[in-house]
Amino acid sequence: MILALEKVSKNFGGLAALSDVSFSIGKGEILGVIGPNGAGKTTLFNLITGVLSPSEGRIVYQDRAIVGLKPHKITEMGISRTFQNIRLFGQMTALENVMVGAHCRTKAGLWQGLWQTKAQQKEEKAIRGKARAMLELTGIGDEVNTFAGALSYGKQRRLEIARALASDPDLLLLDEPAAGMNESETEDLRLLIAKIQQLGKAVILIEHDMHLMMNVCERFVVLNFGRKIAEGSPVSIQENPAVIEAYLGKEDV
Ligand SMILES: Nc1ncnc2c1ncn2[C@@H]1O[C@H](COP(=O)(O)OP(=O)(O)OP(=O)(O)O)[C@@H](O)[C@H]1O
Repeated sequence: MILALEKVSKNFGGLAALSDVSFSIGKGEILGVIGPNGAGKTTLFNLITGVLSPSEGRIVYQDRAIVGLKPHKITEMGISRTFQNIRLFGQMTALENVMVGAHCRTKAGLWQGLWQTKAQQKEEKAIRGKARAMLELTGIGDEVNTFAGALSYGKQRRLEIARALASDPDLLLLDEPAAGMNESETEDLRLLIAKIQQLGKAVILIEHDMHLMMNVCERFVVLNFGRKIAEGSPVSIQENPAVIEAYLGKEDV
């Protein structure tokens, strides 16, 4: 097991965004988190990555309790993510965007790097190589010098994944990576996620595209109004009455 949530709750004032949620994910597993809008999916990612602290409960990553640790520390430990709304530096090249992602694992920060020693120059070169490799892996190796803001939407989503991979995570959290993608871009994304799994990384995927989800996820956790209402294989989830009911009348799914 790589990550476990134990009875995690998160309240925002009087609103229970998550209530008593427990589940775990194994090394190299692809877990889907689904649920109608407002079910608490993004809040879950914010809790795992340390952006928010749970009101109650424990989160254990690689046998260490991580609640209370700073987000950068959690990234260093091997968890990285992409965001529902693309967060790239539009005026920086694709390569530079990925290099920012890789810097969390190095001794010299990006800005300290302006005054470089020999050792830092060597480190910088290694990061550049790593960033190029991540662009190749995500299928945008020919866009090294393109400004992120000039890339197509599908390529920007790939670049976000490349940046998240640059910190060498063992667990990758993808928040609606197929949003806004056309059919062929979504198919490419499916292949990319499979490739990431082959590298031994675990992935938690939030996505509304059910066709994609049923094709890539080995197991699902279903949330509704902040509660876990089901967990299991793609087939068991599709046949689960509580899941069907949660989605009935939801036009966006
Ligand atoms: N920082 C916050 N302050 C107050 N309420 C919040 C905050 N973040 C989320 N919420 C609320 O918590 C609930 C869960 O939100 P969350 O974004 O986690 O849902 P979601 O399942 O990711 O939804 P979507 O599919 O629309 O992205 C919603 O009612 C939302 O309005």
